[in-house]
Amino acid sequence: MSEKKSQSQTFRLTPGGRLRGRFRVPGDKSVSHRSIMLGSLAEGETRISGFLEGADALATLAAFRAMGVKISGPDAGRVRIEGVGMRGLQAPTGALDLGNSGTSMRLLCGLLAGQSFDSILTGDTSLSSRPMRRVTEPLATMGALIHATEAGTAPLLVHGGQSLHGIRYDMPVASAQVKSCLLLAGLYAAGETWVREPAPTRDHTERMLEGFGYPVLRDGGWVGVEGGHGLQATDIDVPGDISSAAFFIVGACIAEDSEVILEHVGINPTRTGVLDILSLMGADIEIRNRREVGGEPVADLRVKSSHLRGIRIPERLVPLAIDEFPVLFVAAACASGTTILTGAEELRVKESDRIAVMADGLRTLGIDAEPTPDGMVINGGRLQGGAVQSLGDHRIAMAFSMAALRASGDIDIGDCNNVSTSFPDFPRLARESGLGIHVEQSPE
Ligand SMILES: O=C(O)C1=C[C@@H](OP(=O)(O)O)[C@@H](O)[C@H](O)C1
Ligand SMILES: C=C(OP(=O)(O)O)C(=O)O
Repeated sequence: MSEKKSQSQTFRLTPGGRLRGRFRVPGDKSVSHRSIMLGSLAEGETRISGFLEGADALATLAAFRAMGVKISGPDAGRVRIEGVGMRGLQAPTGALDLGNSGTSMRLLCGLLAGQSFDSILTGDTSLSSRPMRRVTEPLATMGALIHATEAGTAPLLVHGGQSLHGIRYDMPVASAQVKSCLLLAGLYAAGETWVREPAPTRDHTERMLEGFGYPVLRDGGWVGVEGGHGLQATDIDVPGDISSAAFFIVGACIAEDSEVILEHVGINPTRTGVLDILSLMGADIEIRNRREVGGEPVADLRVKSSHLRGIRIPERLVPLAIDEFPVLFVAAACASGTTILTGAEELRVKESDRIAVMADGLRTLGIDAEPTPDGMVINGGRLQGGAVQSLGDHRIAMAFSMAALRASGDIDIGDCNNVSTSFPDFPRLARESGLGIHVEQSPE
């Protein structure tokens, strides 16, 4: 998707500043994807508010439109879906282009394995290099027929018309995408499909299935579904994305004289590792006005400047903060002492190799950052200016933007177009809250 754009964006940041303000970050990306998927398969009309109008969630929305689902919006975060029922999707006329979005591809792969028609899933260069065997292999044991490249990557050809049967699968990787993929395939499988994760991961699929009236089975560490039940349309209020809030949370921690209040942020306990890690580092974060909205816990977060200390990050928190490590590395660079991350090899197979790309950029900015196979060792220090690359990875672009708050010189960040996948409004919100950020367009 980003590759079709003829302009390449560079973020140019002036150093220093403080963060101030009270605002709401855009809707949760994981919840937005799932609201389109389950709303499309439900009986009746689903109304969504707070939907993330970012390219990733829009790719999921476009895929369901291409399969015959009538979806209106998004209009200021409002989407209406006329659900077609579990068997109502139609064969798309072309390939489903999922752009930069791993969540779309892995979840759809499971859902489409149970359909009566064939489909082809494609993506951009980054998505086409991400590992898909983690979903195609367990799906094959359920009876699915899926062709990938020899390297186990997209494009994926999903052959419909197979009869799926339930499995019990002990997942080798802690991945909500794998878990969700198998549960979605399980909706179409004979019998029960059970999965067990090596460590808890985000549980939005399970919560939302229950919100749509689909029974979810639990037994110790196992979670499962029985095929053949139906989904009833419901209204969904998507909370603010804690993964987007994380940039402002870290920004307010590291910048002097800062205070932000982030309203209506999703604080599902399977997503709040970033708050736990920052609190261990000494951050001043107050969780206010806790409430529950449509099956997901939500709160307002007040964050003030603080003196962060380096820590050894507990491995159990890694899956609960998996998308927040780029900005947590920036927090570690600004902390006193050493921060050690282990058990996070998954960071190497995200939109970029987030260990390598962040270590390179932090070193350019004068920080002693040592990448390891499954993490990083960062000695806090003084950030200087410099030109860093995001390699088309949205979270890296936004993480280095926040580093400018503590840098001694300008920071230029290349290849920032994909910030629009998860947080299209980031430059404006960042500028309004105090960051010296300018977006420069140049021909690719
Ligand atoms: O299920 C989801 O919505 C997601 C799961 C995570 O991926 P993995 O399951 O690959 O860890 C996360 O990194 C991604 O941004 C969204
Ligand atoms: C890893 C991410 O997303 P996805 O896997 O959906 O591309 C992310 O948003 O950080």
